[in-house]
Amino acid sequence: MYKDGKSKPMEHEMMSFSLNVMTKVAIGLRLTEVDKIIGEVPNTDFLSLVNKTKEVMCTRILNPWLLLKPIWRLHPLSNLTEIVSFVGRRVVTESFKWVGNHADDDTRGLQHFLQNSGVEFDGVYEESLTVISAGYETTASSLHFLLFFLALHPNHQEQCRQEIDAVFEDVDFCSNSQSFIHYDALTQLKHLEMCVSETLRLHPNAFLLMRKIEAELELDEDLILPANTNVGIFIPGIHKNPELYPNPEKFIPERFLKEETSNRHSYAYIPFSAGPRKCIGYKFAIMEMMTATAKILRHFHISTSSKLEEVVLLPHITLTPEKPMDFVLTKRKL
Ligand code: HEM
Repeated sequence: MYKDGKSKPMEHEMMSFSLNVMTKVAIGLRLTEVDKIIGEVPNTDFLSLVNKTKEVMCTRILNPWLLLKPIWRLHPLSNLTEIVSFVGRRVVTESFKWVGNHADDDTRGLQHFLQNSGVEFDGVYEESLTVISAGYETTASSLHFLLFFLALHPNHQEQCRQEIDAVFEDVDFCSNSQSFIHYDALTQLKHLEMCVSETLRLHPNAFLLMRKIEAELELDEDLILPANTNVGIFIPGIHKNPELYPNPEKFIPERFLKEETSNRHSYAYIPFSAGPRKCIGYKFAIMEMMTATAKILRHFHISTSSKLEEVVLLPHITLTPEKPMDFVLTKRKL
């Protein structure tokens, strides 16, 4: 994966790590097992297929005439929709059998619970793909940026590392000092959790929430939105409001100390949305990011030659860097 002290992008590793977590959670299978199932489809692996699906969605959103089926059929990417549906159905069908043959707690995904609750195949298929698509790239991109901010701010990286070392060296938290990390241990990583929050403030990758308002909404004396208006809520506009966050472009994790958050409106921070449609996976995503970062910082120092001001973000459904950032990982002596 890496050469000690050599500069390297880590986007691919973050993507495959996060997709592996999501396939395991949703259908009980690791990415390598999913790839084995779809092995018969030429030149296809699940990660590329999922990424291609995003390309299809972006192409159609940015060129709305492609939403018309007769025109879309002429587009070179159009056959991908059928491939995705074929592969997705095949993977879920096979995972039913696979999990049936390996039915211990460790191999159970969401699909297993839906199946046992009597949900039909189509329902299981849809829910599994929803969870994979909602949870995979959002978390991968957030983790990518968390590592980037920690690489840009060695002081915060070191503060996180001190907490992480304390946890890894405590037998109550880690059964084996190098790898397994207990759930309770994550609650000790206070600075790391604040770094996660600050990353999601600066880089809320699911950046636009769409709603249709049911009733008239008065924003100002002369600004009234009629009922049924479609509204886009641009999250960076809130997260970078200097009245809420002084020096909004600066990475300051201490903004998330309890005494600071209790003075802010609860909707001043909404990387996972809010209300009844708030992300169902938000706690899971935070735990996943903290676990991965704890393991990386335990074994490596990370730095970067990329500059924040040079990172160009494209609004490709989620905020996506035009080019991945470079990282240098240097092995620690433990
Ligand atoms: C850092 C990572 C994540 C971010 C930033 C994020 C963000 C969001 C946001 C903003 C929404 C609300 C969309 C809206 O209100 O219109 C949402 C919904 C959702 N998220 Fe997440 N999410 C993340 C990770 C996850 C994970 C790990 C899972 C699954 C375990 C997940 C599953 C979902 C689902 C199922 C929905 C609901 C979709 C729907 O209502 O149709 N998310 N997420």
